Amino acid sequence: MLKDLLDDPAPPPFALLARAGRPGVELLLGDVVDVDRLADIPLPDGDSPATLALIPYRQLSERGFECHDDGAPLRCLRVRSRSHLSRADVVAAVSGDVDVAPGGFDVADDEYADIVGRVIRDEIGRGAGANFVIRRDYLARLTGSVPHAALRLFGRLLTGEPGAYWTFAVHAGDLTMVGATPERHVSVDDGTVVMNPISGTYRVPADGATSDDLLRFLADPKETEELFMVVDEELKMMSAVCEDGGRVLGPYLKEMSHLIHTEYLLEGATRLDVRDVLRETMFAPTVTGSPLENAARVITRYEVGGRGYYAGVAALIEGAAGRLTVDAPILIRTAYLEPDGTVRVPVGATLVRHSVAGHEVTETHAKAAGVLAALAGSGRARRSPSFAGDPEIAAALTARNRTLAPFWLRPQGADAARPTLAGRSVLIVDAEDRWTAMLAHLLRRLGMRAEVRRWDTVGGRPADGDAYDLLLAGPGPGDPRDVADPRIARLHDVVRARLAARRPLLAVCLSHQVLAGQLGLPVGPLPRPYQGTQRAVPLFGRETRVGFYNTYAAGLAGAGAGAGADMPPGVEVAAHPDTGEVFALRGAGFASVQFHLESILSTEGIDLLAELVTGVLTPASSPAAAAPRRG
Ligand SMILES: C=C(O[C@@H]1C=C(C(=O)O)C=C[C@H]1O)C(=O)O
Ligand SMILES: NC(=O)CC[C@H](N)C(=O)O
Repeated sequence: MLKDLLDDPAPPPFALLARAGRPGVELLLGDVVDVDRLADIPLPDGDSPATLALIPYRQLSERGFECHDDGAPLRCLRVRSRSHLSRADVVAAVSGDVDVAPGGFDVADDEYADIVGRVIRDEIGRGAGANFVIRRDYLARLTGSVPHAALRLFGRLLTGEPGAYWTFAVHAGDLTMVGATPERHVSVDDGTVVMNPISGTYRVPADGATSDDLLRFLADPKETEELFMVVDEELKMMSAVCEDGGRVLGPYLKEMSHLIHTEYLLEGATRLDVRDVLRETMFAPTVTGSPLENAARVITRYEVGGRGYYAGVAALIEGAAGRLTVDAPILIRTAYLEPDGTVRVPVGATLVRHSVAGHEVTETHAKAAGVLAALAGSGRARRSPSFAGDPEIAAALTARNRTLAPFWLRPQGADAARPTLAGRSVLIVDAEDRWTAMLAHLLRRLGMRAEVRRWDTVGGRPADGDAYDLLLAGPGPGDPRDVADPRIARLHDVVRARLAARRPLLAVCLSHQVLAGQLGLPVGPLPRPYQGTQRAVPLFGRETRVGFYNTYAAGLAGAGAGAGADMPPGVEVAAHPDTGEVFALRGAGFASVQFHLESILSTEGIDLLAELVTGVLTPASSPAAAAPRRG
């Protein structure tokens, strides 16, 4: 069968897939159809047992998010025939020369380093978000048959990258790709959804990794925080698609030939159609950033041209209507073999506030290395031992969970419900950051009825939100002082109206900053951003660890000496004892927090949320007119 493809000068559409945890290689043959939207992806039926959909990055526009439109089609292979081959047979059958002239990156190293600096200063430093993945493409030139080269490269990757989630070659019309991706985007099987955030990258030295080296990597706060950030961002997606929000399992190592990554698995139950799950999860923060909607804008600003299929997914849909399954890896570590012989290998690095430009440049080289080794025919056999069974490594991985929220680590039972909150309603205003999906999930667990609405569908009139017991004004990107931005201006209106109406209000992060400003506190940028950091803070009489994702903060006038003197009467403040940085506010009928109780980084998040909401919803017996207290 493979021989037929190799003998045919113009082979028909095919896909070869080697999937983790399954023996052998699947060879799929079928017809190519392009569709406009995920909802149009043809489902398996009597004529076709499976569909392999190649979802380009530009599909993000289906969610209303920004991207360069490069016209890459949502291409489907409707499978007509499916056979199983052994890995050894495939490797033997496809071995042979591939004629590739090496090339280089389209964006030079120093240009990429400059982008890293700009993203840290102008984006993370201005509250645009916590992490952003900016890509560059390695370009080379292929001579000879494109589909035959794809088959040969597939064989090389099969031996060179044994740790991959999917090793694959797809030839579908004018689209040919071959890769070995470490990362599952999402799978759905029998209603169980699994996502697999991978972040944190250890570069395996030429003479192999050592456990000491790896332990040092595992202890690096930058690498650790990077992974927590993407777990939080994917929990936002899980909370949107799963009734039980999702449970965090891990962390584990993902060992590739040139790199070792750290990862978690997120698991939950859904009733959604597999195509809806794909839509709600477009696309992983590990290849875009967070918050996602703004990350899409940042990517459009810093990248030249479209991403093609980079950061998109391949989705294999199988089964019968009502019981469909999908297995969908992220399209990274993949070479695109264009009909004119151009070979394109897009790679990116996750840029965070403490990224070092030179390291991120090196990381993009390392991420391309697996595919480039296959192109060069030097697919190196793995030199490092596997570290999966090393007890010290296992202990270092487990230690990462020590201060994470048990709520997300354990199966979520019904035991979180609070009788005092049962049936109370909350309107959550989303300011372009889906923390709101996690907040809604937590509040529902507490027994409330939660509805999430986008900021532009909620007016700023006193009556808006009147029907709800509680209004929760949500987090979002941007500078809270920037009222020229309609989104920020609307948040100001919503918060002002709710305060004026003396109706229960909880304000989170960006909205907390807005509220603090309205109460007369100075708001401005912090000396350094706390985007994706767990900190222990004083909070109304206790100390607790919570997750911060902010660049701006409210401060107390005259902080350090006589801090709090300027607070309006009746407002309680939790602030840093030395700097005056305000962490939370509480008054009659309102409360606000700078941090994210819904984050995996907030150890006692759900309990604190329950307390704050209960306080806000409980009418004060006497109007609090006491002198301002410090938390
Ligand atoms: C962005 C890529 O990889 C992603 C980014 C990682 C990181 O920055 O540590 C790790 C794995 C992938 O989720 C890529 O390969 O292009
Ligand atoms: N998560 C948030 O709401 C962040 C608020 C604001 N954009 C900041 O960076 O400070």
